[in-house]
Amino acid sequence: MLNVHDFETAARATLDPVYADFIAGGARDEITVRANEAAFSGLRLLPRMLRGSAERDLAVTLLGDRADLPILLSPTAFHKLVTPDGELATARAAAAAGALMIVSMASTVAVGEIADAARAVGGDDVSLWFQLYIQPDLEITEALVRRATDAGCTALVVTVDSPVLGANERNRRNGLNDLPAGLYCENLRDLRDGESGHVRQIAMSPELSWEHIDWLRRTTSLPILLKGVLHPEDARLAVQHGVDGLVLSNHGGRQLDTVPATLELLPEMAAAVAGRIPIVLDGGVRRGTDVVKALALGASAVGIGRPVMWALAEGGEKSVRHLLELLHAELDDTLALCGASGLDDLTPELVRPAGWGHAGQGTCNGGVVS
Ligand SMILES: Cc1cc2nc3c(=O)[nH]c(=O)nc-3n(C[C@H](O)[C@H](O)[C@H](O)COP(=O)(O)O)c2cc1C
Ligand SMILES: O=C(O)C(=O)c1ccccc1
Repeated sequence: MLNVHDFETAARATLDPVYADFIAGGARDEITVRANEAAFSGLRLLPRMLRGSAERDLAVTLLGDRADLPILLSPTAFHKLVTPDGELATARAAAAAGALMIVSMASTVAVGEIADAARAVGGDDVSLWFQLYIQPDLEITEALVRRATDAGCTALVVTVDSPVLGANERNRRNGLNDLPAGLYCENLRDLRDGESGHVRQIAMSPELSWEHIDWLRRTTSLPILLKGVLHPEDARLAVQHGVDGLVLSNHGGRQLDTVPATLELLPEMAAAVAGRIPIVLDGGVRRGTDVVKALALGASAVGIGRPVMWALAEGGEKSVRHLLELLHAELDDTLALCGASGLDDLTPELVRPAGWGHAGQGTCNGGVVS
């Protein structure tokens, strides 16, 4: 295993094709799934020479939580689908690598147990964030927030791009409409009397509004990030509503198909928030060079979704740890090659659009995308 692609290939060889499709798939024609990765390929790095340092600092502090690398584990549901220990394996690997994990509300292990496993490896400094789908029944939402808070989670990541569940036609074709026997969304177990944590307890709510965000802001003192805001006007509204951070995400192309790649939106989103709150970008991050491009264009960190699922499927905890170590090393190597000593050295002038400088295109304008 040398890179993320190797984990994908290995996972495909071991996984039930129905679950491999669930992970890889996206909405409808999967135009946005492909766009996310293509956007990274469409940019070139233009490195600086003779100004690096012997050691590079990759640590990042986000909303008070420190991580050893600016690569977060984006929230992904159902880890027991691909490895017996499920999210316990993921959390242990993330803690060992000093990476920040965002626990999915739809985890197949309860968030409290995930937090215990992470702390057993990484001690009390380990930070976990909790991803939340606000439920129309606010008492249920409050109970979920309480479970995350009691587990010691230090931020809430509220996913707002899912007023309805994305239409994944691979899942429909494969007849995937339930979890296998014995797997449950453990965070939803017994929220009401006798409920088992069935996946259908999770309500996707088209009626959610900014008033729900205001309500959540009053309900919890944890920092709140919104995941899935794509319009710069919504980013401005998020700041006005007291939101503490954004996860610039199109859900890995799994919600509305044909929305832009997250990387394409980043410059406009960064301008809209103007440094007032941090932006974490996810979607299509597969290489250290991808991380550098996102940070150069204004992200404070990135998230990875599918790569973690592939590594889990390939070899569980040790493979997720290996994946994170590989990405850490790739990022360090990329910084060195760019002449950067740390993440603060990653600025927009390191990035050019592919095709820039082609004879006759007249695009040689000092690095401004034309
Ligand atoms: C299998 C799978 C499950 C996911 N589950 C969730 C989830 O429960 N909540 C959520 O907000 N996003 C979920 N996502 C979206 C990820 O958080 C993330 O936005 C996306 O995977 C990033 O793109 P990437 O897979 O290209 O890295 C899921 C994505 C995948 C692939
Ligand atoms: O969010 C997702 O992408 C996802 O796969 C999912 C599906 C149902 C419940 C929770 C997450």
